[in-house]
Amino acid sequence: MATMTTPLQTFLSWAQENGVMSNIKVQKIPDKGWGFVSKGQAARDNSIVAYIPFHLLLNTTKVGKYAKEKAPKLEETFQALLKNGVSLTERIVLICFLLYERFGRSACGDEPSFWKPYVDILPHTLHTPLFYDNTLRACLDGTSLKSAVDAKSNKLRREYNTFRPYFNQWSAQPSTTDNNVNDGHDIITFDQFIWGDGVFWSRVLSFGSRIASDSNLVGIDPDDYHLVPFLDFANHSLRPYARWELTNEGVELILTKSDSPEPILPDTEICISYGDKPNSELLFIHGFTLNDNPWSAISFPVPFYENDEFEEEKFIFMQYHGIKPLVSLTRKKGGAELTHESTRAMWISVLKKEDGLKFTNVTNESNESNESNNESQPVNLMIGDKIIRTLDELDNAINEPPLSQEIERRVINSILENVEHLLSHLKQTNEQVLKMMESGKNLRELEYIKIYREDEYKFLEYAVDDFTRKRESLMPDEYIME
Ligand SMILES: C[S@@+](CC[C@H](N)C(=O)[O-])C[C@H]1O[C@@H](n2cnc3c(N)ncnc32)[C@H](O)[C@@H]1O
Repeated sequence: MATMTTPLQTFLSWAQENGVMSNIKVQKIPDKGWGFVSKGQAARDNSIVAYIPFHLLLNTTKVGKYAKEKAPKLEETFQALLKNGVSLTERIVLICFLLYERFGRSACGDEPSFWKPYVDILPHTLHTPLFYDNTLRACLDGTSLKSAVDAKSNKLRREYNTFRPYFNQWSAQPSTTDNNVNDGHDIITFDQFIWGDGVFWSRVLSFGSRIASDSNLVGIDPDDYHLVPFLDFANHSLRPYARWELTNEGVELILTKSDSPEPILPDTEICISYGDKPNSELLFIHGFTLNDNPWSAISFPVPFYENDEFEEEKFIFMQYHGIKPLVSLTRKKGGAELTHESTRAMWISVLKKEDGLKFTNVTNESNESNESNNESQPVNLMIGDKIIRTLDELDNAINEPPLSQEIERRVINSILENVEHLLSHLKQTNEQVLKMMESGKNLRELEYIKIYREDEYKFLEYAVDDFTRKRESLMPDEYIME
């Protein structure tokens, strides 16, 4: 009797024929999709359990070359986008590749490509909040993810509308400038577009910092983002047995050396760490959360004062210096702490006219010593008669007493006000959401959301306590006694 080959078997044969070596199994892991599992007993001794050669990795340079040589329709798309001034970022190139290979190729009537076994093994459905129905989305009410998901959804919708006419050229019908080709059907739907974005973010590896920090790595494409077939079966764990490493030949999966003499038993799942990611980020990008996740964080838009006359200039200044208009608090041993970038964002947000704050148009004279020598800096920030041209100058100016104490006081008050507000908003929605959750089906997504909500609640309580303490420590003693 003829046996059917599964997509996994086809993929594994393809990987092996193309130089992937491994001493590890790939199998379904409950609630995680595919994952790695140890074959036999294994020592935790820095041994290599899988190797993926460079020629199997996907990055912008590789996709660009592939499109030119083997995928004329994809190349046409890239050229048309460039001609019309649409920026081809690494992310967009890889998303276009995934969409073309999974959906566009057959719509064009083209033969399957070399990459088919890889694209076929990618998950067909994703479970991130972008794919939630209205009920599940409502379960995010009151959380900081709610606005992030709405904003991302709107951004993807705008992007999709830009790319849609180009995708609609992926057709066996002759090219036309009319958008209403293919009998009014889109070749790539919005859901498929967000699938491409979701697959990209949940599987991509960033090589940038590794290439920069390892002078032994030579002759590697300069691209940051890479899709690494086979290695991207690795799931995330807080206690990973393995890590990945770059070499001049490819990528290795290594069983991390441990002081523990205990070997890894057969059939143990071998995970890597995706980094110190809080549940909010795991849910946003990957659609899951972890019960015992020690990493907590919360982000909210920079809170400018109501009727701040300088709001626009502050925003422009921050943008110019690459400061995101977002405040991120993370859990650190001593309390809830602002990231360095967020501290600067907060300083700018609480600076007032009475501190000597002014914004001036950039003159030629001030441009000469601008840190990035970029003549387009639209505004200079001034404190008193000091022009702040660099972020180091900003640090120095703010850290000078007496301004430093006053700014610290305002930052603490503003953060406290915001975390209190976020906590009370989360409290208000909790009851209603919990009711909704009880009446909902026993979905895995609901379990993940519940874990995230509880996590965010605890972290906000912790941040409120911590910033209340910080505020009290800045108050004169008699005031606290009252
Ligand atoms: C790089 S892929 C790993 C391979 C993936 N499981 C698959 O089926 O192809 C990352 C995705 O795996 C899933 N995943 C990874 N770690 C997980 C975990 N600890 N719990 C649940 N799902 C996980 C998530 O869907 C995530 O977006």
